Amino acid sequence: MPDLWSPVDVGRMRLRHRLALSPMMRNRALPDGSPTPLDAEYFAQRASLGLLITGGTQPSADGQGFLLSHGCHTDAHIAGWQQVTKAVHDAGGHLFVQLMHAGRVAHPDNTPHGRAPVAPSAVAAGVGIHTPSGNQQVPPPRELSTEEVCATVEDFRRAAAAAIEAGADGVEVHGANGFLVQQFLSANANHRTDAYGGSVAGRTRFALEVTEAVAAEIGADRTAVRLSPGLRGFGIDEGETGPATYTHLVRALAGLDLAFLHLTHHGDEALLTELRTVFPGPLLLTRPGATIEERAADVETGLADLVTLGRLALANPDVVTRLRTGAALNTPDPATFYGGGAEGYTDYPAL
Ligand SMILES: Cc1cc2nc3c(=O)[nH]c(=O)nc-3n(C[C@H](O)[C@H](O)[C@H](O)COP(=O)(O)O)c2cc1C
Repeated sequence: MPDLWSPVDVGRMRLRHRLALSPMMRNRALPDGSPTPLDAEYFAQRASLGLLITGGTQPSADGQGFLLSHGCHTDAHIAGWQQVTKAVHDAGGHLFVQLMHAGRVAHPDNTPHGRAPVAPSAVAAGVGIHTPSGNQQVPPPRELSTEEVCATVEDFRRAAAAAIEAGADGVEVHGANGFLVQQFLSANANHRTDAYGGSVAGRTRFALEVTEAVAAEIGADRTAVRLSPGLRGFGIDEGETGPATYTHLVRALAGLDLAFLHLTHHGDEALLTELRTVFPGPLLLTRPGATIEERAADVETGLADLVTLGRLALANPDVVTRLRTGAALNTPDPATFYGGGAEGYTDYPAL
C-alpha cells in the first residue's frame, strides 16, 4: 500500500504526496467577496501541500451566509481569484475552489443584500453563527421554489466556469457540514414534496444535478464533491436514513468519473469502508482532529488515496517540510473552532 509521501494522480493533476489543504474559510475577503493579496499570500505559503482547497466560496449572492466570505460570481471575483491562482501556480501548487451555498446556515446581517436565507424547506437550523454584532441564531429560511432550485443549479455551473476562467485547477462542490447541499440530503431539513424531496432519490437529486452541471461545464476530471455522512450539528441529523442516502448518492457519483470524492469522517467506520468500495475514483479523507500518524494510516491501509490537513496547516504554513524533516509543529490555537458557534469561522492569526 502507498505511503503518505508517494505520488498520486488526481484528475488532471500529478501530486507529489498524499496530503492536501482542507477547505477553511478565513473570512477576510473584500466586502464584495473578492479575494485580496492576503489570500494569494496565504495560499502560496501553503503550496507545498500540493492540492489546496479554498474555503467555502458562494456561487451567488444568495449563497453567502458568513461575514466577508469569498464569492465566485462577478468579474471582480474572477480578477481576485486570478491573483490567487497565479501565486499558487508560481509556488508549485494546485487550487480547487470550494463552491459553498450556505442555505439556511446564514444570517442577513452578514451579507451586503440583507435578504433572508433560503433552504429546501422553511425549517430553521437552530444554530448560532458569528455576525457583526456577535453570535446570533440564524433566522428561519424561506423555502426555495422548484424554479429557484433549478436556478441555483445554474448558479453553481456559472460559478464553476468563473473559477476556471480565474485559473483554478478545479472546483469542489461543498455537500458537507450542513450547508445547502446537505440540507437537501437530510430528511430533517428537507420536507419538500416536489422532485427534490421525499425519497432517497428525491433528496439526492439536487447534489447530483449540481455535480453533473459543474462536471458538464468544466470537465468531470476537474470536479470534486465533499460529503460529511453521519454529521450531527448545524441542525443536521440524518438518523437512520443517512447510510442509505449516502450509498445511493456515492454510487451515482461513482458513474461520473470525478477528480475526487472528499469525505469527512464522523464516526461511522463501516459506512466509510462501504463508500470506499462503492467509489472507485480517488478518495480524499478528512478525519477531524486525527494525529498525523492516524491520517497516514488511512493512506497505508488503502481507506483513502489522500488525506487533508486543516488546522495544523493553518498554524504551520510549512507543515510539509516540518513533517518530512521531523521538525517541531506549532500547535493550532485550541480556540479555533469550526462548529459555526460564536468562535466559528472567525479570523485565525497565522497567515
Ligand atoms: C477556521 C476553519 C474554517 C473552516 N471552513 C470550512 C469551509 O469553508 N469548508 C469546509 O468544507 N470545511 C471547513 N472547515 C472544516 C475543515 O475543512 C476540516 O474538516 C476541519 O478543520 C477538521 O480537520 P482538521 O482536524 O485537520 O482541522 C473549517 C475549519 C476551520 C478550522
